[in-house]
Amino acid sequence: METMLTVDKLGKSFKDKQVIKDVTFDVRKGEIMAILGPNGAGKSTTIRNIMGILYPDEGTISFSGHEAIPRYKIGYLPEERGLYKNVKVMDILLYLAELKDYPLKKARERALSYLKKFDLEGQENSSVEELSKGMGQKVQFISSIIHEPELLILDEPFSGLDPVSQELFKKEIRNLAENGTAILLSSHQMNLVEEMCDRLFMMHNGERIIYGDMDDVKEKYANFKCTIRGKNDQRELAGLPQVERVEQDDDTSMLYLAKNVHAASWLKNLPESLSVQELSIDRISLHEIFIDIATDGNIAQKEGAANA
Ligand SMILES: Nc1ncnc2c1ncn2[C@@H]1O[C@H](COP(=O)(O)OP(=O)(O)OP(=O)(O)O)[C@@H](O)[C@H]1O
Repeated sequence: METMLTVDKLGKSFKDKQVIKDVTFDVRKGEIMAILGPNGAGKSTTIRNIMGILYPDEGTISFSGHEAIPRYKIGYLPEERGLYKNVKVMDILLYLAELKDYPLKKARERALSYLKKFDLEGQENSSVEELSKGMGQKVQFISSIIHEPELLILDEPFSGLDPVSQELFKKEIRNLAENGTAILLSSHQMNLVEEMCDRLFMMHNGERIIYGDMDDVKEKYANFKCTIRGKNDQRELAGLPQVERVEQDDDTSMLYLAKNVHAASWLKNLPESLSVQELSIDRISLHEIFIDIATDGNIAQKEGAANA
């Protein structure tokens, strides 16, 4: 896959505090790449450097191999929401398209089609201040893609959206990627990230913790978890081989298994005395990996945790 954006050894300090260090990743045509990390990890600082809002102290950023980044080929939905309040929806979309040198006739057609797609048909003459927060966010999303960007950077696109709007955004983001847009997405909604993204870059305290394919990352860092419904004694479950931790909620027990457990052999060796109404075995979710990292757990020690 063709590389659209390359971030290489990026470093940035504010006064004498280094907030990002040696940040290296790329975003490829047609993929959804996640940039993740706890609050204060350095995601927005990284994005602001890519957008040229901040200048890096170290490292380089290049677009299709060139260091001069063509802003008109990039779409950006910033974390801070806000459009000019007393301007009509269509005027603002056309104004932003014009800033990117995009043909106005085409921009108008795209605006109308996207307003329809996002259930905002007929709102083109409403002023932004008349819109609800979610409606405003849809307009801001449209403004980030009106000019058909080749690289789209979305900072928390789902925050504040109702489930129906969330689905609309998800569908459109997928659709854009399928049509070749390179997408860099920052979100704290791990279930959506897990569902949508092809690769991820997870950072903590300004540095890389995990970088790789979603499936590889899950295989490498996500241990198995066995969920059993049935009346069982927690201490007995905790004493089973290769069980690291047991959580119980009424009749449901979650057994967190050690790394490299062979699931089929482990299941075969369960005692016959166990009460089992239902049993499932899955890998822990990205959400659980994230919490482990954010709380300085030990799933991904920095050394050896990185690969693209
Ligand atoms: N303009 C600034 N001046 C000084 N420090 C800053 C500035 N901007 C960010 N920082 C610091 O840089 C660190 C990273 O912040 P950043 O906003 O990049 O984190 P983030 O991962 O986007 O967090 P969040 O998930 O909360 O949005 C934080 O410690 C923050 O206090």
